[in-house]
Amino acid sequence: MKILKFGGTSVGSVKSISTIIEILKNESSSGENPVVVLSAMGGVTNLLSTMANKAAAGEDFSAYVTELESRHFEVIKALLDVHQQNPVFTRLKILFNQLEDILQGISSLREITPKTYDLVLSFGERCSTFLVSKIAEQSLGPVEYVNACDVIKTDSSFGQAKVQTELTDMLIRDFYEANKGKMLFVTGFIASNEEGRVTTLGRGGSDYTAAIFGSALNAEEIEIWTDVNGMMTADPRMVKKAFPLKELSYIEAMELSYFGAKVIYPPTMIPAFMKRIPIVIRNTFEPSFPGTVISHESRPSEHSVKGISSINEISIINLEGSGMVGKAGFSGRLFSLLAREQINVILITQSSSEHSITFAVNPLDAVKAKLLIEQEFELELEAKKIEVPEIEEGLSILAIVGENMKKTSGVSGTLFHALGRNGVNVRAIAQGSSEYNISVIISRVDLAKALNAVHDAFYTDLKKTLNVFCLGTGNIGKTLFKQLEQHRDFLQRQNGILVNVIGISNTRKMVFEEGGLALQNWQETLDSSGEPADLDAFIARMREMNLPNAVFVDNTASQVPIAYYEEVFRSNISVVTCNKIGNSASYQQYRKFSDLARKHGVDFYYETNVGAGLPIIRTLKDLMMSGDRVIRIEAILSGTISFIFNNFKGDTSFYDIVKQAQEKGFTEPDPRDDLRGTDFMRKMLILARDAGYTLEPEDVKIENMLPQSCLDAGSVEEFYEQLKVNNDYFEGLKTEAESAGKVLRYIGKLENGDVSIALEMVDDAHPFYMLSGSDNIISFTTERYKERPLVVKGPGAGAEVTAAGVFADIVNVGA
Ligand SMILES: NC(=O)c1ccc[n+]([C@@H]2O[C@H](COP(=O)([O-])OP(=O)(O)OC[C@H]3O[C@@H](n4cnc5c(N)ncnc54)[C@H](O)[C@@H]3O)[C@@H](O)[C@H]2O)c1
Ligand SMILES: N[C@@H](CCO)C(=O)O
Ligand code: NA
Repeated sequence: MKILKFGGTSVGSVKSISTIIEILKNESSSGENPVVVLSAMGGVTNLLSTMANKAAAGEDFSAYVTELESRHFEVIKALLDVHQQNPVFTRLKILFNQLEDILQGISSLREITPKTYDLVLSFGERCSTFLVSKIAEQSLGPVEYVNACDVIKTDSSFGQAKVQTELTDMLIRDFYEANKGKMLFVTGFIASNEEGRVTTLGRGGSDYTAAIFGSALNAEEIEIWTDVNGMMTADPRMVKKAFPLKELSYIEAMELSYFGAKVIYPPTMIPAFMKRIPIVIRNTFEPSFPGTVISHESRPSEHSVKGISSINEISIINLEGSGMVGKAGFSGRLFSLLAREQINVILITQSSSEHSITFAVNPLDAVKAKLLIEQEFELELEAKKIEVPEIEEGLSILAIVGENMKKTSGVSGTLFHALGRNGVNVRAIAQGSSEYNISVIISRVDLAKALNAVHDAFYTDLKKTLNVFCLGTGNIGKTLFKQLEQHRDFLQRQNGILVNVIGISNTRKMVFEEGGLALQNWQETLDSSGEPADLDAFIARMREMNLPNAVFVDNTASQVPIAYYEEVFRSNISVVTCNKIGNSASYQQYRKFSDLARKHGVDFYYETNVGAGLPIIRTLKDLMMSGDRVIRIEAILSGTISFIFNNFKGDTSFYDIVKQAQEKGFTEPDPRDDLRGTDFMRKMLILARDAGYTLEPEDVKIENMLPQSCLDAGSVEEFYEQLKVNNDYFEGLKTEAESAGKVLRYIGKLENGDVSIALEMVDDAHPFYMLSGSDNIISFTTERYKERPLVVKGPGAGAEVTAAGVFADIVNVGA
């Protein structure tokens, strides 16, 4: 036999009550009748409480009584056959009249005792249970309404009465035997004392009723029907990826609901726990969902950490001083004091030097606790054996919970790595020696970020969410958005990676969406709801959002964002950039970026700084990391100039070719950067630095391939004009090369720490002779690749290949 308990939301409306009847039909058709325990209709207990308080204050409560009546009458009208309605109306009306009389009494006395208060509250369960039993009778056969006051006996601690277990068990069993064949509908939450006065069972009272009945009748299972799909891995309001757990042990359920996750209140489940009766959390609003099974033992599961629980607001109190060292009984005095004064201590840590004790309490208790300590330890304080206790506010607790944690190494490593990588400072740590729970105290502002980061770290089958902030919506930026949008589903399905673009800015506007911007219409969103761009504000917003796995992407060609990189790293945010300016300015800055990224445990990826998406930086870093040494690098790294020389043939003028390169998206936003060699210089410099050389921009020797007037051009238009003016010069170069059976190549070299770039004419014996399109080519001669160099070759400019490189860098963050 099963116990089915339905909470307030399940008994909240006509629709939900109809669902309950369906659930019961299913249940009784598949075997024995269940015992049904019901709460008051959703909100009714609060309503009753308000009425009682109004009455005690001598205020008018009639409107509330009317509301109470109409909520129940509405259900009668909707769910009972017409000829069944009258007797139920009458019975409820009698109850409401009784209630009104009691409230009148309270009103005349201007006083409410705990005893009367319990009596008033009892009307909620009595009405709902009677009503639902009558509705069930229509389609489910014989039923019996059970006022639990007749069978659950308690002491007289009104509000939180203590059950007399033996007597209660006997009464329940007798009642059950006498009513075999009927479906029992039991009022949750209420009971009575020896004199038959109504008492209530306190917090989670209806769950308690279910557990008491389950235990007395040795039920095979207790189902707690509520409005969620079970116990979740974390607070779903803060962790979008939280999911319902299939199975939990009692201990895990206790640990998880101690903090947060209030689906059930586990202390009420102890009677079931003692009898090893499984408890199943089910969702009335999604009855086909299997829910969470809470059972005696923890079964092996793929996750050693079952859930992550949290308390949003706590304060800690620090007690320090030499007077505590080696003093037996000090902590005894401290914690007895707090217990005596009913201050609940949530967590305790003590250093092994015994020099300090830290404990966490509800913020409402903090000041009181401090005062109590100051009184109790007055002498020690005076003698300076301890310091004045310090309160720290604005903190939260995050705890990972799981019985199997103790059998698994690396759990705390994973926890602290996830926190550290995301810049979450841990203020205190506690782990019970039972190892069911590791708790950390962190700043309140970091809680959501920490919960998400830790959730990602432990539920690796969900992999990671990257929260991306993008600067630049030009050629590369917009192509990146297109690619992210196109591959979104695939990336999630195949790799479990979700890339959420949270913020976008260009020079005009910026826009944010904490849940992730829809990329199919980012342009409209930016135009219609964007605010004026402000890079200071953009960075500040990114930091304030404090999201886990945050990535700052620089797709601009501007100097301006570079100045923010350091602050970004310091905020534990990774940087992905195709902007070469940062890495190719001073050596000191280049170093600083890498050092800061390392120091703050985040990534700094800039593959597209050299050869767009071609794996050049990665290849070089792998060579260096595995102990190889670069002897020589020879490379063509300007996609634009490569394209120009590969296509500067026949009648096409030099001017036309440069225009084409720009139209195809190969050039920098300012094509002079390419043709003057600046872009190439930056790439050679970055390579040389990654190869271990301490070089400054002026150390790169550049041989110009342009006549002086082109170099001097003050604007892009003037520059193009000068290309036309100097047409003969370029034609001359071309003819000279062609007549010698050669091609023009702008080639960079790194050898013995010297970097140079020069225009060369090469014949078909040269490895760089055969190139086409915007091809880049790089040949690494190293200690290990000495006889024949390692060569990377392919398109090294263009929006698609560059955005793809940025894309790859982004998804590698945190890998
Ligand atoms: N084209 C290629 O093949 C290629 C290859 C590798 C790297 N890159 C690099 O890609 C970067 C972008 O090139 P692009 O062609 O897309 O440039 P673009 O001129 O088309 O776009 C630049 C974008 O950056 C924005 N921007 C500039 N300054 C800004 C600021 N301070 N704050 C916010 N936004 C700002 C602009 O509004 C614009 O949206 C450059 O650094 C370039 O070197 C390009
Ligand atoms: N303008 C650059 C883009 C690639 O970095 C080039 O032409 O190579
Ligand atoms: Na590259």
